[in-house]
Amino acid sequence: MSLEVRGLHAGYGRLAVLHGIDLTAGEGELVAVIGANGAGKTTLLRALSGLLPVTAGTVHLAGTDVTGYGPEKLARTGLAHVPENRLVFPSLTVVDNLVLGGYTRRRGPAADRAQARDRAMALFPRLEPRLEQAAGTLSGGEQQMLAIARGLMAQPRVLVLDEPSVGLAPRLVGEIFSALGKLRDDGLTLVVVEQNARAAFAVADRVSVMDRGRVVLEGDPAALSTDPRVSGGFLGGGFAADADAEASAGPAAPAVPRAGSGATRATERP
Ligand SMILES: Nc1ncnc2c1ncn2[C@@H]1O[C@H](COP(=O)(O)OP(=O)(O)OP(=O)(O)O)[C@@H](O)[C@H]1O
Repeated sequence: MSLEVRGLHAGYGRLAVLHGIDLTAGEGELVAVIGANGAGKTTLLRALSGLLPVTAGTVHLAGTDVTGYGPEKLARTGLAHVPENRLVFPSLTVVDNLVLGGYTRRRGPAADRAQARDRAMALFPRLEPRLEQAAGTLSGGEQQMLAIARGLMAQPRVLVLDEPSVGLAPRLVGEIFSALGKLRDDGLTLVVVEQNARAAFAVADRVSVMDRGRVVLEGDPAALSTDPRVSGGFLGGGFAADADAEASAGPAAPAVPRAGSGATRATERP
């Protein structure tokens, strides 16, 4: 399912944060959204998933205008949101967290829910022996896997994720991103907000760079990763920060870039 955002404005009360965002994620594409702190990345995802009102502009899912839909209606239409800081229910077991993730599909066939759970377990096998464990006792990486697995229980066709790598060791970051790459290869459309530019660039089909509520650059990750405006400016030296983290914690597991994503072009927005 494709996602098309045109001229999107959103904010908090009288505070305007997004000033006309354009973003396209084709079906089965993984688009990374990067940018410095406060650029508006979380605000964008919250507006896309109906948690914040869109004050101007449009959002289309597979060609249908879904602007103004609330979170539940968007979830039923096929969009799931994995929020910042995971937000699993700590006192509930892993399996109960998963059941809650599937609540928008509770009227669907039980076989579909079982299949969604099996798929999530295949993607994150380390959750399977922990199904009866309280989610709050999982490691940070396992909680992130659970947050993604819970999102998948809604059987989405578009998944938007807010900083899935935050606070994780590089090896786990690689594991999470290679899982996202597999979901993309299975046809899911993904929009991933990420501070860890290195991890995002390794797996993304396209990258959008945000600055102060606008998309200021977009293009192919290969072209953008060597662009001095990305490494030095909008990200506040994001690549260098990743390199430091890696030096202290060992090399990241390799992420899986999409086969044949070869173009190298970046476009600057006015
Ligand atoms: N609930 C809120 N009420 C008022 N202002 C907010 C609220 N949440 C965020 N903002 C403001 O909106 C702007 C964009 O914040 P946002 O969290 O979207 O940025 P971000 O790019 O996700 O940053 P980070 O990388 O630090 O998470 C910031 O100036 C922030 O202070």
